Amino acid sequence: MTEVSSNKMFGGWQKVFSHQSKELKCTMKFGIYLPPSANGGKVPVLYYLSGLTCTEQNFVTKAGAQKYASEHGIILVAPDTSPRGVNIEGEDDSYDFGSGAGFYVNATQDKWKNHYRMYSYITEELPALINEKFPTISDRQSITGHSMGGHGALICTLKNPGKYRSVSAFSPICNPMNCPWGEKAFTGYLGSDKTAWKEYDACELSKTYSGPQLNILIDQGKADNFLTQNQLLPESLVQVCSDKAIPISLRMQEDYDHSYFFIATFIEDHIKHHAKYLKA
Ligand SMILES: N[C@@H](CCC(=O)N[C@@H](CSC=O)C(=O)NCC(=O)O)C(=O)O
Repeated sequence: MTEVSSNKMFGGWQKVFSHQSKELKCTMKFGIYLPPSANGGKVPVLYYLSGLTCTEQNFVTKAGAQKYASEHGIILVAPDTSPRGVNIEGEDDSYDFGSGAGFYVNATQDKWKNHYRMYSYITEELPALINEKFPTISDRQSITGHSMGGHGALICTLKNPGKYRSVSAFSPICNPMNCPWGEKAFTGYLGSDKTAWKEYDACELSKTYSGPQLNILIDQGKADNFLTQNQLLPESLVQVCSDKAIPISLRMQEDYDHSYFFIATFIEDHIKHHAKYLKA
């Protein structure tokens, strides 16, 4: 693991590291914010998964989360969104597939399956590295994310009951099987058999979830162009959660769009939400 940058912020340190990933077979970067309390002992961790086109930098530089992580004594980890520089033909052709668009799945299709294993990277390899190298309380981790990363946060939680103490999301892709972004990504990474898609769809996973009680927090801007293009479908997840008695709070925010201005506005609420469970 190599330190790429280090900046003091709100009494703690915002750092970026690179490391060699076994799952993705390439060099990956992640951002990590270490609050002042991490100097004197072990603290909980909140993972943040970014959306399409992002690297670890978007959250680090635009969300304004560090102030609240400093106050609540939580480590923030922001990974990249796909393998990088793996030289697969076509990987840089579009913004919503390939580089910057790993969709947090383990690909099964020949062209992609050797490198595109973001699900295992996020749920296994990266937490193992973070817990080995930083002062974490390893059984106190939570997860959040935005858009494609909101989908990632939801599926990582629903597929691993008890692994994350809490989950939240900003404008998540809630039902990727039934939206254009998800259909394109799942066809490319998982093939055309839709049975395999269900393993990575938050609505489908909620139908069979039987782990510890979740209290899902979602913020969604009403002026989000991707909401009106039916890419996000939060109402489908609310319907399933209501059928299955899974507590979910979908807060529809007047005039807010899909941007990091929206995320920066509500990140304090999300960190407070996670702090409640991480510190219980
Ligand atoms: N380039 C695309 C849209 C790209 C975009 O809006 N990406 C979002 C996430 S969308 C879902 O995963 C994002 O977070 N962008 C980075 C940022 O800093 O805003 C287009 O033009 O339509």
